[in-house]
Amino acid sequence: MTLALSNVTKKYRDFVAVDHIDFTINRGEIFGLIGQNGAGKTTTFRMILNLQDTTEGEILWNGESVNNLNRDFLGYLPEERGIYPQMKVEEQLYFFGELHGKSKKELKPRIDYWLERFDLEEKRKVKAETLSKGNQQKVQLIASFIHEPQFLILDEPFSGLDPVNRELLMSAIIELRDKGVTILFSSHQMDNVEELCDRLCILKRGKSLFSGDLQELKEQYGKVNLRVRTAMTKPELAALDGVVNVKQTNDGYTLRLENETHGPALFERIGRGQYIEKFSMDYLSLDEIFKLKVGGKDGQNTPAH
Ligand SMILES: Nc1ncnc2c1ncn2[C@@H]1O[C@H](COP(=O)(O)OP(=O)(O)OP(=O)(O)O)[C@@H](O)[C@H]1O
Repeated sequence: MTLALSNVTKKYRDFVAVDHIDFTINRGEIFGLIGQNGAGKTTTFRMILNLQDTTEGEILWNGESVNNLNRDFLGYLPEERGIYPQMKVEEQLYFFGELHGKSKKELKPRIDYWLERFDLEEKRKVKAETLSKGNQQKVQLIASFIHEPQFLILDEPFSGLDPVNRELLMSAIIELRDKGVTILFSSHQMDNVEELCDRLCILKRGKSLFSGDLQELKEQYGKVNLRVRTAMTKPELAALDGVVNVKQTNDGYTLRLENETHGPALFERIGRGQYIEKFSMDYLSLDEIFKLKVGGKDGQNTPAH
C-alpha cells in the first residue's frame, strides 16, 4: 500500500507549478507536504486524485498508475470546506459513503462510531448549516474517510479548531494511521506537522527543497537552539563566542548558535561554575527550519555548519 511520485511535473503553459518532485509514502505512514501559498501542494493533490494530468512523471498506488484506478481507494479533505448545508449530518455521511459504493448497512456502524467519537451524536439529525464551523469541519473530515479508504489526503484539517477538537482530530488521525491508512497531510501550522509526521517534503515554487525524514532534517542543523535562564543581559549573551542571535522569552533567553560544538564552552561561560537552573541545547523546530529553508534565496539556505 504505497503511494509513489516520481519526477512529477505540472506545467500551466510556461509556468511550472510542480517541478520534478519525488516521494514515497508507505502504508500506515503520515507524510507531510508543506510549502508557502502557491508552492504547488494543491496541484500535487489534484494530480494524485487524478483530477489533473501530470505534464511529466508518474504517480503510482501499489505500482499502478492512479490514472487507471477507481478513486474509491482514496479520501480527500480539501482545504476549501464544502458540505451540503441543507442536508442533515447523518444523511450527508450516508451520501458520501454511498458515492463510494458502500451500503447503508456497512455505513451505519461506522457513522455511529465516528459521530460518537467526535462528540457529534446529538447533532446527527440537524441540518449541517446550523452547526458551528468546527463541527462542520468534523463532519467533513468524517465524510472524507467514511468509505474506509486506504489512502487519505488531509489538507489543513485543523484550521479553525479549538484545542479540544484539535486533540480529538489528532487522535482520530493517529487511529486511522494505526489501522494501516496511508495519509498525506498538509498544514501551514508546523507544530501539527511536527507532531504527526515522521517524513515530509518541503516545496518551494514547485521544487522539492527536502524530502525525507524529519529527524534527519533536524540533525542537519544540529542542536543550535540554546535555552537558558541566567542573570546575564541580552547584550552580554549576544557577545559570546558562537552566538548568532539572542531572543528574550518569558522564560529566559533563546540563543541561536553557529553550531552545537559551542555548547560546552557556553555552559562554562554562562554557568561560571555555579548552579544553573536552565540550560538546554535543542534542535530547531520545524517552523524555524521551514523559515530558514524557504526564506533562503532560491531555497539555497543550508545549515550553518
Ligand atoms: N489552473 C491553473 N492555471 C494556471 N496556474 C495555476 C492553476 N492552478 C494553480 N496554478 C498556479 O500554480 C501554483 C501552485 O498552486 P497551488 O494551488 O498548487 O499552491 P498551494 O501550495 O496549494 O498553495 P496554498 O497553500 O495557497 O493552497 C500557483 O502559482 C498557482 O497560481
